[in-house]
Amino acid sequence: MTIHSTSEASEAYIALGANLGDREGSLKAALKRLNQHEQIEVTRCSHVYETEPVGYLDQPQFLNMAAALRTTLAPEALLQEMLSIESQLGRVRDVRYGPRTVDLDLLWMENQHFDTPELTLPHPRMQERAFVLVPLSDVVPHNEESSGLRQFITAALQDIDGREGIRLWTTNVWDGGSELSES
Ligand SMILES: Nc1ncnc2c1ncn2[C@@H]1O[C@H](COP(=O)(O)OP(=O)(O)OP(=O)(O)O)[C@@H](O)[C@H]1O
Ligand SMILES: Nc1nc2c(c(=O)[nH]1)N=C(CO)CN2
Repeated sequence: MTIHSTSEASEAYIALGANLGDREGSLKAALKRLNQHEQIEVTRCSHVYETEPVGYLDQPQFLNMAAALRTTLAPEALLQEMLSIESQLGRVRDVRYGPRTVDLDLLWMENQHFDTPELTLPHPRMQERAFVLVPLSDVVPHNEESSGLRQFITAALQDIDGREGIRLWTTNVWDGGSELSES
């Protein structure tokens, strides 16, 4: 039996990326839809960065960002909601690592470890991706509860040696959900 909800809210971190169409509009729309779910609250957002494509190089530059959520959804149910929002916003899956209107990855969730094809947690490729680590570093606090994740990010950023191919695009894409348009 799959558990869809928990009585206590957990912290989760997600990565967002877009490199087709109105990239900033797609990121905003995804955040707005997540926040509209009654069991999800978007609590903090990173800056938005423009990044060189990694993996599959012959594609447009991405906008990437990260967000912190509080949710009473179980991890599988949160991922299902994220995949559903990707489809609603026009994501088509064809080329692996290829272009997409919006990509939502579940990076880390409080006290949760999974290792199935449908869900691996923490995300198995996050430590090798500056386009994930740099924005994630904006939203993970420097307090004791998050210290494991903070140390993980610091060590991973040292290993991959930096921020090459990553430029600040904008600092305020999210205003808490009140006035966001999906233009
Ligand atoms: N932590 C996770 N976050 C998002 N998807 C995951 C995760 N773990 C496993 N998956 C599975 O990965 C599948 C493919 O995801 P997706 O198409 O976004 O991959 P990708 O963005 O091309 O590559 P990558 O997974 O390296 O970012 C999803 O259908 C999902 O079930
Ligand atoms: N810069 C950048 N490159 C990528 C990205 C992404 O979000 N940003 N996503 C990919 C598939 O997960 C593959 N390559």
